[in-house]
Amino acid sequence: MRLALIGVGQAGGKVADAFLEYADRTDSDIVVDALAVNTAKADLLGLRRVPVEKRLLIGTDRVKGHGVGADNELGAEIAADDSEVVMDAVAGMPSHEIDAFLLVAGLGGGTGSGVAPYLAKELRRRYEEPVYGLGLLPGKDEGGIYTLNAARSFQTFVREVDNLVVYDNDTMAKGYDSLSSGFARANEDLARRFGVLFAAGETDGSAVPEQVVDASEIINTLASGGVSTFGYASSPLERKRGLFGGKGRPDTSEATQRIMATVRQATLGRLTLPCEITSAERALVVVAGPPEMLSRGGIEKARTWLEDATGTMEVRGGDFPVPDADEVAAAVLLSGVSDVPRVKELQAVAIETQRSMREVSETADDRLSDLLWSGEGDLEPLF
Ligand SMILES: Nc1nc2c(ncn2[C@@H]2O[C@H](COP(=O)(O)OP(=O)(O)OP(=O)(O)O)[C@@H](O)[C@H]2O)c(=O)[nH]1
Repeated sequence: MRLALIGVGQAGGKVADAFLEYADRTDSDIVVDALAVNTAKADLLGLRRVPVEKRLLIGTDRVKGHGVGADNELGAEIAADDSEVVMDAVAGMPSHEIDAFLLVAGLGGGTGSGVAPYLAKELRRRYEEPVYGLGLLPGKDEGGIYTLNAARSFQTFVREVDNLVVYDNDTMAKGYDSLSSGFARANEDLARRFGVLFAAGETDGSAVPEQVVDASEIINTLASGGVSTFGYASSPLERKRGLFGGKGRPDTSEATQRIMATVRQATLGRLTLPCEITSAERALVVVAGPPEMLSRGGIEKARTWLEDATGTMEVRGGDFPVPDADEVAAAVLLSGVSDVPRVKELQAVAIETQRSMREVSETADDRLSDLLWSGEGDLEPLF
């Protein structure tokens, strides 16, 4: 699956950087072209991988390159005014090589959250290829305004894309020295997950997959629409390839067990957006690793297990041989999920925040009137 990647806002740009870094490191060609879009010049300057000429600063006449300060209504207005800048850059991409667009944005701020849904709408209007979103939910401790932004952006973004894959920053591993190193690890993790899934259909022929996952399998899985979540787990191989028990190939039952354990772990413990998995409409499982560890029976068994666990019959699956890999990895995409407590909670906090912001603003107006009222009569204004 070959992508046109568009990172919007600071988080979106950093995730795009992480995808490009992953693609370079693994010599994969999943990213055909990448853009970074922002209202803040400093954020664009801070990127490392997105080429300089692909970094687009928008809204300069409104915010002069300083960002929108978590005001996502302003972000959406700027997108409506300046979307042509982005669409011109997209028109310069090699569209015949692209299977889909992927728009990445943090939903808690102002730029990504306001601009990405608008760009999705424009891309869908102009192109036949599917337009997917990758939306990053703010952590619960980020505060009311970020939650309100995320809830409002989420409902618009879902409507404007063909499918919205969600990553909840609360699922991020804890215990890092700083938030930025936590984010850096989260972004690498995201790039690895998408890398395994999207690279699966792009093998160069040196190791032929037994059960191919091509772009159409991914597109058909995501065609459920709505919201998706993404599981990933890996199991390191202790012994070097070719030395499995001195037999050259591992026991197939060992390979099957390993595949099953990894797929279960990916599905039950490591989703980007925790949810009730029985609410998924469709699923896709890809198992990556050295060819001798990809037992056909194991992958079939994992697929059947996923059918039972999710209760859906639309489960696609396949393998992704990586001859030099020192681990077996499983990527599990659950598409069209509808029972997601985190989204309900986000909406409840957002409604409460909206109510209290309105109250505070009304009270503040009254207090200012009290302050300006002299008590003795009206003073003449200067002009
Ligand atoms: N996963 C991940 N999330 C991030 C990262 N940086 C920021 N975020 C999240 O993204 C949200 C939005 O932050 P930004 O991307 O900085 O905001 P922006 O879209 O640039 O908008 P403004 O700064 O308001 O102009 C935050 O609430 C964080 O939860 C990152 O590198 N990785």
